[in-house]
Amino acid sequence: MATSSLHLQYYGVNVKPNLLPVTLPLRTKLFINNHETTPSSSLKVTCKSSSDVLEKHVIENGKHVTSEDENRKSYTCVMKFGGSSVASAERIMEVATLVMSFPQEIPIVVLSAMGKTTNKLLLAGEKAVSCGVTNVSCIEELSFIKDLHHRTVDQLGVDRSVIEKHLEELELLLNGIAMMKELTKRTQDYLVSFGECMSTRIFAAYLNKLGVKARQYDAFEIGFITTDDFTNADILEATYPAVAKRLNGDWLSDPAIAIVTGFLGKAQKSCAVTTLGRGGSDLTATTIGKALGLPEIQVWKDVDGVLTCDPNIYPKAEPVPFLTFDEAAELAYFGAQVLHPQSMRPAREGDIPVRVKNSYNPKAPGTLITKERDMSKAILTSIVLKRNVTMLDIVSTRMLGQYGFLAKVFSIFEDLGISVDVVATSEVSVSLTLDPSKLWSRELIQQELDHVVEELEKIAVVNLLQNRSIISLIGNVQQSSLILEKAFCVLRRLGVTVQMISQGASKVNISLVVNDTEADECVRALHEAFFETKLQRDYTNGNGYVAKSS
Ligand SMILES: Nc1ncnc2c1ncn2[C@@H]1O[C@H](COP(=O)(O)OP(=O)(O)O)[C@@H](O)[C@H]1O
Ligand SMILES: N[C@@H](CC(=O)OP(=O)(O)O)C(=O)O
Repeated sequence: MATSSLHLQYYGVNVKPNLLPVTLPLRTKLFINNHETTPSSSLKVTCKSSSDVLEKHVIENGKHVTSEDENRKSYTCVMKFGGSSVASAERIMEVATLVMSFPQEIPIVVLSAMGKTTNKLLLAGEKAVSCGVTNVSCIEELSFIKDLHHRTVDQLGVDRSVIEKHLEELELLLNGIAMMKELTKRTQDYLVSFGECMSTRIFAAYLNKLGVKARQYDAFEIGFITTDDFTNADILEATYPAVAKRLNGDWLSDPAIAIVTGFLGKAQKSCAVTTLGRGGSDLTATTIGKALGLPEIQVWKDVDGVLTCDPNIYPKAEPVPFLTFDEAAELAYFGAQVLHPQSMRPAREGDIPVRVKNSYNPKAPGTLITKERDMSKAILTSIVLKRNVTMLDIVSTRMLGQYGFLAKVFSIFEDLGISVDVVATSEVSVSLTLDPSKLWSRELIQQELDHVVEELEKIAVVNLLQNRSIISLIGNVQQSSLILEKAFCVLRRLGVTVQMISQGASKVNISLVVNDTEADECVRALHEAFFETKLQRDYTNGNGYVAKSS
């Protein structure tokens, strides 16, 4: 069959033919065999898409009547954009251009709430509890959210009606909270869901306005089924087939870019809206990737990928080009804000590569996260800091050789529902850290800590140490002697005493516990030593590895 090449340009951006809208908007340029053609003409074109799929397009009187792939396939990737990527009308325009600039991709777009909307919603909820019903409309955060969303739709030229109902309902909800003088976790989840519900509606409306067919979805309506653990719900297995059925089914009957709310789900038992924990849109993206068996998951951030450390602690942090799922999961779990701690699980299970990219700098290669990578030259990948950690030293009061001690200690944590991060043990003693900041809703308050100590004191002498930090060295644990030698050399120079050390079973992480007050300086010095100098073996003086300036 003779094929032609066909592509479109909106505002200079190439657009994939099978996303041709029904009505070709103004300023559209249509190219057939690289010759510009007037969109008003009537024509039939068979062309090959960049993924070699044959497509037929019929255009009559400037209207795109049909577009068919001879072997039409569905979505090709997930593109998740975080709050920083969609913080304003200007950013939304850039993201729309970005989405359209990959002609070979048919994306499912997952969006977070605009900018800091989630934080503002939470604050508004807290204020509503105590401000009284008559003062709800004066809550500063509510006005901020209204202004931001109104300004954004106005600047994008999208009708205000796309968000008006949500803004009205949001105010009603805050009134309800003010009346009840109570903000439960369940209500809190419903409250923050307004952020993602509005950003996705705005984005879909804007793409449609540009002439790129897009359909908005609320995750809680399309099969994201979770536990009833409000504020930190887990995605249940039933989600995968349900989401695949809905998105694939809709695509087949009416192809459109899908715009899905990140972060949200529907509780299995109560059917109420849930959230997946702060930063949960990453998990939404990887869940969709696994559900549809897509070739790639893209997570677009405001940094050039996963970096060698938190750039807020040390601005000289550099992008890490490759990571394994294990490394990324460990990094996220131990506090690197860049990825949601659970987000690697679906990607690993589906063996789907995750690419972390910068929406402010799309040309930067970013970080590619896969099952395996060449570790032969890898030493240290990234340094992660988790602050405000509580450490417990627990020494058995029984004699040496007492069995069941560890089991008893851990059963106490299990009974109290407290998770333990880092552990170092001997036969009669155990040191461990508890994470008060892991769950945004469940702070380990002093009363709860006292209760833990009280229980443990029935079998052990307990020393509670607060204001500690975990520094996690993520890397090639085959090189652990080298990593430790170098790390301790740096820490000794700084005069820092390491209070606990643990090498995780995942074999990609060595964790060191230090005082909070010393932590930032340690990270900076470790970064300098590992990433800004060259490691060289110095056999001559028997010193082992030494750092030499590169
Ligand atoms: N190791 C790290 N690599 C990259 N970014 C990090 C790291 N540690 C902390 N961050 C912070 O994470 C931020 C990106 O995560 P997040 O704010 O959740 O993005 P988004 O809202 O775009 O999803 C960065 O701006 C950076 O400040
Ligand atoms: N908006 C939610 C979910 C999320 O994933 O956001 P971000 O992608 O901006 O981290 C939050 O702030 O937690």
